[in-house]
Amino acid sequence: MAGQGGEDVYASLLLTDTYLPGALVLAHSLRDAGTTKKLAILVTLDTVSANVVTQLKASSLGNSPAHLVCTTDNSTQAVYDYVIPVSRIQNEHAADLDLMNRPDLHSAFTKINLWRQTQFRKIVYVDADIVAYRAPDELFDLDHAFSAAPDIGWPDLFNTGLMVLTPNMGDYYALMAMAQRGISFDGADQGLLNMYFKNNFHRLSFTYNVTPSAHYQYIPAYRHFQSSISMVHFIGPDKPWIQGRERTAGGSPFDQMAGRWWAVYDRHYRKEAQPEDRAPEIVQYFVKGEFQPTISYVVPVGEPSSDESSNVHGQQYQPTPAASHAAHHHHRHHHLHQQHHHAPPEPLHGGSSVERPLQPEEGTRTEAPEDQGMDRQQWNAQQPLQSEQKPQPQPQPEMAPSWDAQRHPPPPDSKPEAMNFPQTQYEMSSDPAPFVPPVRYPSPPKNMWYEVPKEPPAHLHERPKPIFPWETHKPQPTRVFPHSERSEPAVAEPAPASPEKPTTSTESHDFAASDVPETQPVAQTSEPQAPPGPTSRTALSAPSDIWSSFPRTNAWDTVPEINRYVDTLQKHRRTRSRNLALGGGKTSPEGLDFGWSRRGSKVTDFPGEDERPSLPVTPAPIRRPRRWGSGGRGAGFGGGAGGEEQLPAAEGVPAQSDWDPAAQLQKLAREQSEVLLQRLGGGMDQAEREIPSRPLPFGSEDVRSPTYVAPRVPVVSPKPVKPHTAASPVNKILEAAPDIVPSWQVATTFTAPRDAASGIQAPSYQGPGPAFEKGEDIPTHETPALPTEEEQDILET
Ligand SMILES: O=c1ccn([C@@H]2O[C@H](COP(=O)(O)OP(=O)(O)O[C@H]3O[C@H](CO)[C@@H](O)[C@H](O)[C@H]3O)[C@@H](O)[C@H]2O)c(=O)[nH]1
Ligand SMILES: [Mn+2]
Repeated sequence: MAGQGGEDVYASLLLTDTYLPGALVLAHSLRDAGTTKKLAILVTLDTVSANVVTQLKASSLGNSPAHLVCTTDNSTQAVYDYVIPVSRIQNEHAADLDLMNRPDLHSAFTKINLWRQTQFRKIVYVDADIVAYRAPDELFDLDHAFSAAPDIGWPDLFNTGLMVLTPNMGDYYALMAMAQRGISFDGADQGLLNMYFKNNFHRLSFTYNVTPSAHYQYIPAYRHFQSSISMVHFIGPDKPWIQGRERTAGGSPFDQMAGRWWAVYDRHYRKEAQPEDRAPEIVQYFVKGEFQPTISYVVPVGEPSSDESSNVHGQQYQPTPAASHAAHHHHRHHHLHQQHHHAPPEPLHGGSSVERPLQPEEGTRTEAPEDQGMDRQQWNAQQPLQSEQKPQPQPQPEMAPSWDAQRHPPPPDSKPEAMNFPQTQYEMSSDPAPFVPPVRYPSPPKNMWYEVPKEPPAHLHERPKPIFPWETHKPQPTRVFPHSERSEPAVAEPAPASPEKPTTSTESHDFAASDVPETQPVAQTSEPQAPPGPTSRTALSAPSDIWSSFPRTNAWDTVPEINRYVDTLQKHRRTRSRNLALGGGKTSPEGLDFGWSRRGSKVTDFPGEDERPSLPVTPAPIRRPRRWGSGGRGAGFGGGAGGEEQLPAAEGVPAQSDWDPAAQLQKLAREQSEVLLQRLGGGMDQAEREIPSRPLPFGSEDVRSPTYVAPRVPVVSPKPVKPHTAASPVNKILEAAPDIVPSWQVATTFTAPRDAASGIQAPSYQGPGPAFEKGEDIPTHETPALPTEEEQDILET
């Protein structure tokens, strides 16, 4: 079956004239790439005109640059070595072609004819819309009976644009049987051949059949494998010769590959590149934008054309009906060869009268077959392919002096566009004098700044006009902030006691004030609801009364039973922990645990100073037992704004003004030293018990509550157990700049470990601090952490 002794050929297929440029470019690309194999092309003679066939056989010498023509005998060489007429195999059940929008592929089954070309040993079939970057002659060495490359639309399938096959009649008949039944999932050869071979094919690399598309996604892969591409296949209806040269303008992979096609085309068929009469117009005729007839096709109507076949270079090309329709298909709606669509044939790039010399005469033999009640085959049979066909040229119109680029190709004698570009030539300076810079360059402008407007623009002050209903019917706010000039009747929010957030009050005030509209119709009706409290009504008048309006107790704080219980509990706890601290020199974790697990029921309940494992980072609220009646439970938030008398509700909380950090530190220092001295059992002499006064670490002096007014008290620092020399560099820095140490470090100073060697219990560096205030769990088993670098610096002073 397989022609064992036969030749190897590349074979292509031409079903219509319109693929002529593709078929020619393919052949040239293979030859230019230096293939050693012969080239064959299957042609359906009923649908391919003789002139086109002639082109396939034409000498490639005439239209190839001499150095590229691979001739062995120095004579002419045909573009295709073998032009093999085959019968067209149509799919009669080709509804699926419409799914692909390719009704023109109704005769793609004709490819089956390849398997009956048993005169060849092996065929590398190549679609006419493929251009070879290199000649893949190695494909002929494959042992497999059938090989093909994956299809980009469904890579499990193979694409039938490139196939390596061994001709044999067995496959041929089997395929024909399927074709006659229309067995093909796409209505064309690819569906049929994939159904026939299923998985019994040798899968070739994609590089043998790269199918670019305008929407190509995988550009990195293209870049990576670009250099290994053997052949590029322009699948789909947009062939390079149908899209035109401008399609290569972009830089996309598709454009680049189309550019390769055009390079081969230009090398062999571009008019400007060829000697006179050597660029066959018939090829240009099927290439968009290339057809520029140089002669008039003035043939009297009805008069038979003379000797067409000899005129192979196409001056008198008359397309076959099929070709004309093919052209029409490509230009219009892909309805080539459709039995029910036979508009008068039109040149490929119709629309211009210049391009219409070949329009057949109306009412003659080129009439659509259905008009005469014929089917296509009958009609084709009646149409002699070459003889009696009349060129139907029309007189070529005079070229208008001004060229309408939208309708006509450029005038034949026009020059390339860039000929008219202005030319500027620059020359190197020949002046030998060295460059001398000017004595001075102009000063930069001095008025280059932005003048910040003194007044912010007026519109920033104005409230925007209300738009939404909830803006005009806004309920009266129930809370305003104390310093509001508008003194809206509302319940005040307590000023923040924490010195860490001194600006909160002002910020909120601004926001709240601006948020209260001037006139508030709804507000009249809805009286602000003050929360229950002993003096809440007094808040309505003056900001000074604000504090008294806010309830500062918990509901259960007034239940005497609870208070009593908590008091006894805490008394017990205090004595216990004091005993532990002083007696054992060790803080029992159990003891702490005991005390802490029974924190009072008040939110503001803090452990006593004895109970605290160490000082919190922020100054602990001062215990002022008995002064407020229910002391002993420590303090919560210090009220700031209103003075002592205005805070009756916040029991146990001292006014901020009472909190003088300096004084407290001094007191603390004293207490600490006393404790120390006690612990040391009078190990130091009396002189050392005098705590010398020295300045506070910088930064700590001025830090106090925003409302603090008390006079400054000189601070006595704790007696260091291990005195340092005053020459410490850190000390010097501190003296020089006494206000850079943040306040919290004051506490750190006093909680620093003394001397590890002395075996004294070192207070922790990290008191519960904010965790206390938030009511979070505080670790009770404390391991004194090592001082940080910063702390170390201060400790060393
Ligand atoms: O009017 C036509 C149409 C097709 N052909 C020939 O038939 C081949 C297949 O048609 P083509 O337009 O190249 O099809 P593709 O766009 O490549 O579409 C895919 O689908 C086709 C039908 O299944 C397969 O034949 C192709 O290999 C496959 O790539 C062409 O290369 C030509 O050789 C013509 O000569 N004239
Ligand atoms: Mn193709």
